[in-house]
Amino acid sequence: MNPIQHLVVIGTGLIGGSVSLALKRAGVVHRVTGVGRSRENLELAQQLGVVDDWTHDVARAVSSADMVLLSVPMNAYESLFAAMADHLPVGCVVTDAGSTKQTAIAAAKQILPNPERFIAAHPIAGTEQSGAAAAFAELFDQRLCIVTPESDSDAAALARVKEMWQQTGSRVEVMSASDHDEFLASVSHLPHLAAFALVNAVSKQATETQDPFRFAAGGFRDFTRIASSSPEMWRDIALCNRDALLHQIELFQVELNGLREALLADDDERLLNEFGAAKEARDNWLAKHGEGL
Ligand SMILES: NC(=O)c1ccc[n+]([C@@H]2O[C@H](COP(=O)([O-])OP(=O)(O)OC[C@H]3O[C@@H](n4cnc5c(N)ncnc54)[C@H](O)[C@@H]3O)[C@@H](O)[C@H]2O)c1
Ligand SMILES: O=C(O)C(=O)C[C@]1(C(=O)O)C=C[C@@H](O)C=C1
Repeated sequence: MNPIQHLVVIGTGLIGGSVSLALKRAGVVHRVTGVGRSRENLELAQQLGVVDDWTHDVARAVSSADMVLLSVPMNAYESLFAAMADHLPVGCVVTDAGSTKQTAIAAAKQILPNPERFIAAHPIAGTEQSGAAAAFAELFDQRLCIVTPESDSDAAALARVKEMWQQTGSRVEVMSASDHDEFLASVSHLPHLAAFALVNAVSKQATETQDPFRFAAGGFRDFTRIASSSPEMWRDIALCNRDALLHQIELFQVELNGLREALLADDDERLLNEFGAAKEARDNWLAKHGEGL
């Protein structure tokens, strides 16, 4: 890959920081500038070697960039696209790491002067941690990164973005933004909502004298790890993928209702069938796709 001369990472948190560290590890980036809101986080990013320098000034930062990565909560896209729109050098490529793709593309089309050079992407890898301190170079190794070009995307920009994500260690797959949002609603967005809801359901039962959390162990911890994720980030993802998520909530409710009916009817066979089918599906998924997870 021809090295990236100047990468500007807007949002120097878990994902932006990890992209920077992975590209530095691969030796394919000369300079990384971090842009963000919190001085403390940006200073820490520089101290940790995640970025070479930083600024709060989006316009100034992008004016010398050949690649810009947006790795901020979805709700921040419009204002950041507006801040960079008049300052992107000719030939500069813009990509992102956001968890929903149709809204990202719609914002770029509405605001950027050359939206065909915005190539949306989503690395399907992360943790429940936030901020530059949580970033690590190995995050994307062997994990999928979905790239969602449009029919009028610039071919050279698309090639450059695919190459960049490959250099982070990701396996790149191309699909439409709408397919992406539908799939991710089921296997990422719904599980987060379910985890938030379960923790709240338990938490609301706690009283001065009775605390169910005292008895929670590995099962509860594993199911709810992702409820420790950033509330701001998940508010934005939920709203940006609202329709697909509402559809997945309905499908989940059908499953829960089925189990409820089986319990009400003391239907041991139905319970066994439902649990068996889920175990088989999950075991197959892990055997086929679980390596490195
Ligand atoms: N955490 C995950 O597991 C994961 C995985 C894949 C993709 N994503 C997506 O990547 C993006 C970043 O997530 P993250 O986990 O790195 O979050 P993070 O909280 O670790 O980092 C986000 C950074 O963006 C900064 N920021 C927020 N608003 C800003 C603004 N208006 N201008 C400049 N900076 C701003 C924050 O200060 C923070 O440093 C999100 O869109 C998220 O949906 C997250
Ligand atoms: O492992 C986690 O903590 C994650 O939540 C990562 C996870 C997910 O698997 O749902 C979360 C959001 C992303 O957009 C991609 C990946």
